Amino acid sequence: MSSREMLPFNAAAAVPDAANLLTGLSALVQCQNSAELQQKLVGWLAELGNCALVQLYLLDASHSRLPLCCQWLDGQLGGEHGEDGLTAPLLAYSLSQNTPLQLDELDRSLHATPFLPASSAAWRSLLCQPILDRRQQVGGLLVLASRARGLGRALTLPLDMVGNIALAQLHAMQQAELALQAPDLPLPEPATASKLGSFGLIGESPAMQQVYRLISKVLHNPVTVLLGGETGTGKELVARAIHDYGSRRSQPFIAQNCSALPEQLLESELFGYRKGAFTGADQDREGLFDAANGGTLFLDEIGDMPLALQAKLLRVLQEGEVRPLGSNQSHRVDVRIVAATHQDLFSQVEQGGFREDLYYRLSHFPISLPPLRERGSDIRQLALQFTQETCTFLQRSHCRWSDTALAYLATQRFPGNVRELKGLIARALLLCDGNLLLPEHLDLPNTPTQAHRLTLREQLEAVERNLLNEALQQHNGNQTLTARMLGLPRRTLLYRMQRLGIALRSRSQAQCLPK
Ligand SMILES: Nc1ncnc2c1ncn2[C@@H]1O[C@H](COP(=O)(O)OP(=O)(O)OP(=O)(O)O)[C@@H](O)[C@H]1O
Repeated sequence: MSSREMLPFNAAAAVPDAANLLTGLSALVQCQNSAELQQKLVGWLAELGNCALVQLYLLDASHSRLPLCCQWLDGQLGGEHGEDGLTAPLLAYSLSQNTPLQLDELDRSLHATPFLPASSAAWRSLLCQPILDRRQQVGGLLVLASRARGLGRALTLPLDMVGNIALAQLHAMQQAELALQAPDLPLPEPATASKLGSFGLIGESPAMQQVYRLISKVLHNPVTVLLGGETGTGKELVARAIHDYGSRRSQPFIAQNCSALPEQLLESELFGYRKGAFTGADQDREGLFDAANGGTLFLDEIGDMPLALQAKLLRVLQEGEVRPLGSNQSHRVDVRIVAATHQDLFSQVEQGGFREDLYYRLSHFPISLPPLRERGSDIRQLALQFTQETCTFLQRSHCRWSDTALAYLATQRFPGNVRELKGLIARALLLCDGNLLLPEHLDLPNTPTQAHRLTLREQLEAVERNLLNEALQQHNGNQTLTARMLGLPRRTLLYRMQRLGIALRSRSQAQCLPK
């Protein structure tokens, strides 16, 4: 028996050669419109994969639905009904985790699922491939299914790459089609370097890439998220991004600072009250949990929440129920909690200031935001973007940065992080009469004046500090790996770090980031 006959699946037919791949891809890029491209893609993949079913799902603009856009089933095109793929747990999982799924030995009794069309012969193998857009965010899914076993084992096609290329082409076509439909509207600006970040956040340092990776894991599920990081590192911005880019986007986002109100006020604010619950409660009032129902409640400075309220919050997290003040009845709410703190919550637990059970309940998915001093070249990118924004806000002509001022900025430690940098730039622009920002416009201690520019050595040290910080970030603080990457003996790396004042990441900080 030949090796081909031994396979339950026709592997030979599923292995494309380079010429086949190129022919298929070039047919895609030559399509006249986005509908044609989608149809060509599913048909071509069905042929390459020798499989009966190929489906293309694309996230809608609000990221809250994953409609089926095109389907190839037994040689027929379809899929125009746009079923929402997010209602199928398997597809929702693959999308939210950005994880390809390969099921090569499905049960013989699988004739239909929420996404697999009814079939008299059972579906025996399945491939589900998330596809990324040009910002490397998940934009959709390709689903391939066969009535033979072993589709995934046999298909050597780089499905992810084909999907990504097709999606990039599709987005470009859709933009052009939109412009044709509304010729008076200007096309959206192409992303400039300073806007490239992800989820509306600025920064491309390895530390921020890790943050984006973690954000993408929680967009489409309601898991509770705990944001950590020093003041001004963007915790609230990340909370908003998780909401705005996730499936709750069309529902309310409500933010409450837990240190801003005295205990009783905070309690009635969060949980609401019934008429007569206390003096002055002359009518029923719903709380923020109700106001955020279906959406997201951002609890900032969670470490300052009084202990009695912590117990009530734990109940909401565990039971999904809220009981307003003065009421003896609870009602259900569906709220995703994103909490934030700049404090070390674990040591607060140890000191008895924070409930241990709540701590573990909240920290299922921690995201730690890096301080600006660990974000290397992000400082420059943030500075340029903030300058542009502030000039627009102040309605003044655009201002450039002198190299010295920009280099000097990179040497600062910014205890107030991004917020401090933003304020500093606003001040500098007010002080700058011309259109060139100089070091003297930066209101910083020891700002070099025209007479005292940064020496070459100081500038080189700033560059080296950024490089080392970025390399350490890439290796999660592991000095051996960092030294190896930089081609340095580890001792030299330690010496350079000491000289440049680079602190080692504490173990607890490193552990805060899930892998
Ligand atoms: N990555 C980023 N890109 C663009 N702007 C940012 C970024 N990070 C922070 N900012 C800006 O910095 C300022 C502070 O951010 P934010 O309020 O989210 O920080 P925070 O960590 O919640 O602060 P705090 O701990 O004091 O509550 C805001 O103006 C925010 O827009």
